[in-house]
Amino acid sequence: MGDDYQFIPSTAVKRKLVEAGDALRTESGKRTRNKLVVSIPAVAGTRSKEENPPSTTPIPLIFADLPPLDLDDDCDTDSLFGSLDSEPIAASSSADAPSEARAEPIPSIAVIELEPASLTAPSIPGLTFDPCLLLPEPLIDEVFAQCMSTYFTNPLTNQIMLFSRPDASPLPPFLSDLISALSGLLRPKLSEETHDLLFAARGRARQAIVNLYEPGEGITPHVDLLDRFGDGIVGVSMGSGCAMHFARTGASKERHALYLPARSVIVMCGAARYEWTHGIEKLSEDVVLGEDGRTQVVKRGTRVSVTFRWLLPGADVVGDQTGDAKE
Ligand SMILES: O=C(O)CCC(=O)C(=O)O
Ligand SMILES: [Fe+2]
Repeated sequence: MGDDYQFIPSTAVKRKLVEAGDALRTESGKRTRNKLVVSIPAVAGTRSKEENPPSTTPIPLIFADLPPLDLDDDCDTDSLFGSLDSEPIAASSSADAPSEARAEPIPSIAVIELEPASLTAPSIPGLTFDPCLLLPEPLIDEVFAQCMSTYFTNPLTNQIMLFSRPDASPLPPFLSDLISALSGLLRPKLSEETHDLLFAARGRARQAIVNLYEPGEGITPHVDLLDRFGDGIVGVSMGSGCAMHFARTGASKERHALYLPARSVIVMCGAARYEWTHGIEKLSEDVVLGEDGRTQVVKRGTRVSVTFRWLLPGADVVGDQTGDAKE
């Protein structure tokens, strides 16, 4: 891993990750997160210490006109799974039912050991999530397509960081449009103070981190770097859903798992940002607890996430223009 996160893995989480890795190695292998930094003028980016050599190819930014937004508040949680290849499995309330009763064998021990992911927000102060709050499909299709064709043509690259300053260097238009849509979508859901924390630039530099996950890939539980990023983090899932696991830092063993469907939005502020780790297990499917109390195995597809965070004052210049890694 590079130096972009503060990792606080608990023993339990580590154990499960090892098991998950073992269970899945033959299926999809393991891949480390490879980072590539795109420096927008005026804010230099630096590549983290990684195994793969720095890319010498400039990344072209493709700017596109977006279709008009269709901010539709309809919520049908069934449709979260409608287009996914999912298999119902034994209801959690009948855990002692014989395993032969299952339609198909559970593909991974690691899946069984993890708590099923809820469709609704766990009780974590500062975490905002609503499964009904989905970004418009045309916008997400466009942002997903732009990310894939602009940043992820090299199979070794699965993470991109972009930086912007309000007066000097904007994000690519498709990401600025995503921020505008997020601001509109979240306005009725957040207090004015929290909305301000997320969207009022006030001269701050912003980072957009774009992560690509193929089924079987994940991200180690972590708290986003305390000395680089401020409070107020907003993330968008595109292409596929996945379960995100949260664990309270410190002595508490409290854990929650939340299923993030494609087009959903998650906000982490305050305790959710500072006192809980978040991570994604390296699995090709997730066990999700439906509203009827039944669990379902939901296969993952290619997922791209975009996470927006503010750089702390002084953390907005993170390297020199040559792209050399900062030790
Ligand atoms: O992919 C995600 O949704 C999470 C990404 C993340 O936690 C990060 O980049 O810090
Ligand atoms: Fe993170």
